[in-house]
Amino acid sequence: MLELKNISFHVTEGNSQVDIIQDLSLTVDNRKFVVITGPNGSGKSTLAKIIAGIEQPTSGQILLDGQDITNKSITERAQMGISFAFQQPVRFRGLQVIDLLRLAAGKKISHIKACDYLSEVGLCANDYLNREVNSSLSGGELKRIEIATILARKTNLSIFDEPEAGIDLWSFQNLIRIFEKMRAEIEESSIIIISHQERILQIADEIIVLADGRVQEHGAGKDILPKIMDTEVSMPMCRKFQ
Ligand SMILES: Nc1ncnc2c1ncn2[C@@H]1O[C@H](COP(=O)(O)OP(=O)(O)OP(=O)(O)O)[C@@H](O)[C@H]1O
Repeated sequence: MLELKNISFHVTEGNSQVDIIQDLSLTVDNRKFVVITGPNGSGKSTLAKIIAGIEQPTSGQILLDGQDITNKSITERAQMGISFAFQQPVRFRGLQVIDLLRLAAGKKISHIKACDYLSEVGLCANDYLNREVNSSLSGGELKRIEIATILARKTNLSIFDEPEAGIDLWSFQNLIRIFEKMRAEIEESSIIIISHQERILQIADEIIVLADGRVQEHGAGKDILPKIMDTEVSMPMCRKFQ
């Protein structure tokens, strides 16, 4: 279970303080597929980075399964089973896709197993296993490879920041299938996805709506989704792939 207690995140611009996350508290139970949505600039990515340890909150406390992880580094959190997929995935020059999958799995997985992960995300494994994770990969390919690494890791808490960003329609439909499968196979872990996409919001157990760095709504997906569709929160992107 993930607990955020009174989390605030401020930055200083010139002489003034900008409040990005404001006294935010929430709980994500195990076995939950939670989607965080909200208008652009509402603080979603910042919150995801705070959970993953990429940003340090100005104040507040983060607990994972009762353990205070507020001051744990990204690496320590990763070792505790938190994984994070960036909105803009990172490239690793000199590393091949197979190396990245083995690093993620934490063991020497076979070619066949690595192929399975790539096939899951709709990539033809033979074409990609030995490709370098560099700028020759398109944004969409990189995104799918990053999702494959999260499948390989089997983490306790997986966080995806706008997984739909920059991928084409075919990949998007594939992505929905992956998330539906993850949802169906969820065991003691939890999944947090930042998304504006109606198809992703539809499979959420819970939806959290952020506005101005605060939780505006948090409840069962079936209760929140009807409230936010066709409002400012659901955003134009929501129907982009329909
Ligand atoms: N380090 C920083 N310094 C200054 N401003 C920041 C910093 N990090 C985030 N912001 C600002 O905080 C606000 C929230 O940013 P964030 O990326 O968390 O929003 P978001 O809800 O994920 O937006 P989007 O839907 O556009 O991805 C934005 O106005 C952003 O410009």
